[in-house]
Amino acid sequence: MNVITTPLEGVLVIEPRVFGDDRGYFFESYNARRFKELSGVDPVFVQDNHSRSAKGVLRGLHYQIQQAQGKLVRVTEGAVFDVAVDLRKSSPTFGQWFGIELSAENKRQLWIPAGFAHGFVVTSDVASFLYKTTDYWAPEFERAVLWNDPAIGIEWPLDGEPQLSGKDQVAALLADAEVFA
Ligand SMILES: Cc1cn([C@H]2C[C@H](O)[C@@H](COP(=O)(O)OP(=O)(O)O[C@H]3O[C@H](C)C(=O)[C@H](O)[C@H]3O)O2)c(=O)[nH]c1=O
Repeated sequence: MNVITTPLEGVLVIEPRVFGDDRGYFFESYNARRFKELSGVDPVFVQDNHSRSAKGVLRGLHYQIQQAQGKLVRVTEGAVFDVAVDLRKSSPTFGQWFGIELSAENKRQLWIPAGFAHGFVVTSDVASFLYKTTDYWAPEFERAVLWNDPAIGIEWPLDGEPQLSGKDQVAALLADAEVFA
């Protein structure tokens, strides 16, 4: 397992060790001891989520302003472009984004601590997106920042307009969003 830092302090790329043989492959998709050893982070996950979407679906940019969730995300079918945005006002990278392709093929994962907005766009015909969270879903605390806010300037790999949920179509601009200390 490799843990790779990103320009956003705290956001980490995880590359699991994959054991292939003539039957197929095996890899540990999560190991708390190894994760802590290599990342210094010791999250307690309380929820596993799974969403499946077609090409061009964009889910995000979401976060919970209270009961903020750390997320360990991965793709088991297809591919997505996954993005974290720093919403920590005191951070030198406040408002900056980091994006990476996560796919069933590259088996990469992204660790997104509390304090970040998160979203992804599906780049394959279909994608299954699985993730663990460090706090429970709390709809009353859910917030969203607009996927194409020019103040953030995410370079989404899109063929045309994305498919958004109603709430994502009317998400807040960063300048108007509730953010973290
Ligand atoms: C997030 C969540 C949703 N739901 C229910 C609520 C709705 O009836 C349905 C779809 O919810 P939503 O449209 O908010 O799903 P996404 O747009 O995929 O939301 C997620 O998108 C981005 C990528 C994130 O990082 C968050 O985990 C999360 O906000 O599932 C639940 O029952 N539990 C949950 O934890």
